[in-house]
Amino acid sequence: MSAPHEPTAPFAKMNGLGNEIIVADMRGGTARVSSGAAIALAGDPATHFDQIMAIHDAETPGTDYFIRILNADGSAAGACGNGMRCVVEALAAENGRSSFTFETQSGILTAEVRGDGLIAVDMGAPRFGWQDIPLAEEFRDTRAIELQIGPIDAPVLHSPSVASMGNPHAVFWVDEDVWSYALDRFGPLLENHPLFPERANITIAQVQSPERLVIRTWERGAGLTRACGSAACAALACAARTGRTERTATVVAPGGELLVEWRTDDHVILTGPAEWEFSGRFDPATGAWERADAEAVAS
Ligand SMILES: N[C@@H](CCC[C@H](N)C(=O)O)C(=O)O
Repeated sequence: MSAPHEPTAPFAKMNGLGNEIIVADMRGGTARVSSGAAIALAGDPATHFDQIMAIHDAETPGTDYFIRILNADGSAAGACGNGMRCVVEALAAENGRSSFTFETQSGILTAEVRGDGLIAVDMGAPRFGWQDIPLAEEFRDTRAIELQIGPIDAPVLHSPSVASMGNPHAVFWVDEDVWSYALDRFGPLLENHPLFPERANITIAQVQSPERLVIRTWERGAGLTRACGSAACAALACAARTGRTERTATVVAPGGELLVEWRTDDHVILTGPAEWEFSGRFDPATGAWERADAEAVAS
C-alpha cells in the first residue's frame, strides 16, 4: 500500500448482499473519483469492489446528495441498488436520519431504513422501449428479443427480456439451475454484444414460483458479482411483465435474498441489507489508500 497524496477523502468498504461496494465521501469539494483511481482500488485485493458510490454535495434543490457511480473498470453507471443501500447505511450511521433523497446520473430516487434494519430503495420505473435500454436496432417487443448464444440450432441462452432500471439489463430465462450455465464465459460476450451500444448487465433467471426468482448476474464493467440490485429489479419487472411471476417476489442472488416489489404506481422498490467492513482514506486521483485505525470505525 503506497502513501496517499493529500488531499484524501474518507471511504468505507461495505457490501450489499456480497455486492462489493466502496462508499466514498466526496462532500465539501469539487474533486471526483477518477477512472484510474477506481481501477487501482479494484485491482487491490484489499479494496476490490464492484462499484464505487461517491457521495457529492447536492446539485438540485430538494435532494440530499448527488451520487456518482463507478464500476470496477472505471466506467460510469446510472444505477446501483445494492450500492445505494450501502450509502444509506453509511449516512444513517453518520447523522441518524432514516430517509434520504438522492440524485444520480439516471434521476432522483428515495431510500429509507426500515424498522427491521433493512433498507428499501425506490429504484424508479423500469423502461422497456428499445431506445431506452438502449438497443442498437428497433425491437417493438422487448419482452423477448432475438439474441442467442451457443450453436445456432441449439442455443444455450436465447430470447432475453430487456429493460432499463437507469442502466441496461438483459434477462435470459432458464429452466435449469442457474449454476449450470458458464456465465463467466457467456457474460463478457453478451455484455459487449453489438446489440447493446452501451454494453449491458447480463442476468440468467430461473422462476421457481410466482413469488420466487433465482438469478446470477454478469455485471457490465464489474463481471460476476454475488448480487446485483438493479438486475434483481429488472428481472422481477420483466418476469411480471411476461406473466412469469407476481409483481412482488423474493429474488435470490448468490449473496442472498432481496425483496422486490413493482408497485402499481410503476415504481420498483428494492429491499435488503447493507454491511460495513472497514474504513480508510484514499486519493481520488490515484487510488492510493490507507486503512483507518481499528478504533476509527464507520464513516
Ligand atoms: N451492482 C449494481 C449494478 C451496478 C451497475 C452496473 N454494473 C452497470 O454498469 O450498469 C446494483 O446493485 O444495481
